[in-house]
Amino acid sequence: MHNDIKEILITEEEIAAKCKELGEQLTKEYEGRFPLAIGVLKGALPFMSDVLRQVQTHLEMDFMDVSSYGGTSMVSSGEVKILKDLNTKVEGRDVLIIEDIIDSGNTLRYLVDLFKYRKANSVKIVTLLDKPSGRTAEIEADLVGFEVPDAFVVGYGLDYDEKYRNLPYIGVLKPEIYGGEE
Ligand SMILES: O=P(O)(O)OC[C@H]1O[C@H](OP(=O)(O)OP(=O)(O)O)[C@H](O)[C@@H]1O
Ligand code: HPA
Ligand SMILES: [Mg+2]
Repeated sequence: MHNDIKEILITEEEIAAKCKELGEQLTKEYEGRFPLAIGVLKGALPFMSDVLRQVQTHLEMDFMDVSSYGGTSMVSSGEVKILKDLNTKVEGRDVLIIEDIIDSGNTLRYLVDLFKYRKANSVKIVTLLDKPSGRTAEIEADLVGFEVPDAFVVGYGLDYDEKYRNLPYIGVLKPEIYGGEE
């Protein structure tokens, strides 16, 4: 375990098993269709890579880079900025948004509204993590890997100040790392 991590919440093995399970559900959902799978950079990268390799139907991949947490901030600014838009037209497509976490819900609320405005045929969300205690916007995922408690989690794509994205598990930081109290 990395020295800055207080506790592992979800192990590498648990994540792998969940990706297989979610991949099977997505295969059923999109059988015979050609969905547009949109990964939300940067956090969703490891999950997108692992879950989509478990999907047994054709799909197209594209990426959006949006951000609402700056630097060391652990609360959403509420303002979602597009840093990189899609290369693909959304109109008429079955869009599957792939996320690492829904916390306040601001990011996904913004993206779902954007893709509906761009006339997607359908918009669904698969997220590895759901933190319901953080929610301020009204949004739910169609598929959820794991529910996490009211703590700032890192690893497997999720960062604190751009670090820890490459950890293979989901963990909680030691409070001294972000200057918090025990
Ligand atoms: O539900 P919310 O409160 O909107 O939080 C969830 C979003 O915040 C994080 O991304 P961030 O904006 O930090 O960008 P990153 O993925 O590049 O770290 C995370 O990866 C989600 O996309
Ligand atoms: N950890 C890392 N990034 C995040 C989180 C979190 O708990 N919530 C929203 N973005
Ligand atoms: Mg982040």
